Amino acid sequence: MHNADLDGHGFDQWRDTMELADLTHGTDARRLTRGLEVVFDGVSRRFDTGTLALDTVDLEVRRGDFVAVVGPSGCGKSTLLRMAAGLDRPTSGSVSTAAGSTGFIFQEPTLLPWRSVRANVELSARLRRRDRGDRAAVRARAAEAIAAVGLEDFADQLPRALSGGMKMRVSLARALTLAPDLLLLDEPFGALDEMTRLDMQNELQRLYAERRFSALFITHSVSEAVYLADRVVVMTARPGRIAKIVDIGGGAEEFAHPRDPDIRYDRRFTDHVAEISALLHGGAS
Ligand SMILES: Nc1ncnc2c1ncn2[C@@H]1O[C@H](COP(=O)(O)OP(=O)(O)OP(=O)(O)O)[C@@H](O)[C@H]1O
Repeated sequence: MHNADLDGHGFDQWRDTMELADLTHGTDARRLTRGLEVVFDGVSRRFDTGTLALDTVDLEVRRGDFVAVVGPSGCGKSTLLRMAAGLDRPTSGSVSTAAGSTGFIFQEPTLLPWRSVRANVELSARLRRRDRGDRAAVRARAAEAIAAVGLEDFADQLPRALSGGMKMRVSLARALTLAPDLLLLDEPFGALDEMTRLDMQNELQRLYAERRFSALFITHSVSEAVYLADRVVVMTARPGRIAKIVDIGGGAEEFAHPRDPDIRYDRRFTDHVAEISALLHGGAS
């Protein structure tokens, strides 16, 4: 590992991503009711600086659920996600997860610039405990993940030859090699242009419909949250509390996954967007 070479390439995030492959939450799993993936129970987090980031958050993510979190900047969304990954701990309350494997996707794809797409993805595949030391299994798993995100033709390219959207696809592929029960996404599409962002939403939608991992997805885009999620958690300004959890689609068939991109023009969709925007902005959307 050339750690020094990673300066400026989001080493901390990269390391977190890699360390996650090694997390197991088996002991927590026994404490969870069947069908639950992550439970935040009265979670508060105060940092050493005195900042109270989260205040008494109760949230259940059911297995196979797609939950989006929206809220003002600094309300503790990333802190919540880091706790779900076991990368941070509450000052009071508890976080339990049943997930055997967890993938974490950040806004920055944090690819190793000197490694090809394939080598980046294989690096992650290698960290999967079950396949450790089995080169053929690692190769096959990486190739499958690269194909799943449509990057077969770019497998031998270096990251610098890829567009922003393609780099994000690599990041997704890397997480998929872990066969995650739980996918944690921290504003993954925030840095992409609008067209690419819509593309990536569809890509994620398709992968979710196929693989049915549980997802906890942070975004600043209300329409992105409504398009992707079964439930949208709306948070207050810091200290972050849950203002409301909005059920999307009310069980209507059109809201089953994968959703048609045109669902965005459906009245129920626009009503959800209006309601959530009003909650966030404390008035008209
Ligand atoms: N390690 C830390 N030490 C001290 N304060 C922290 C630390 N991490 C986060 N905070 C503070 O906790 C609060 C919540 O941060 P967090 O990153 O979770 O918010 P966020 O909702 O994800 O923000 P954004 O939407 O801007 O990304 C912020 O005020 C932040 O400054």
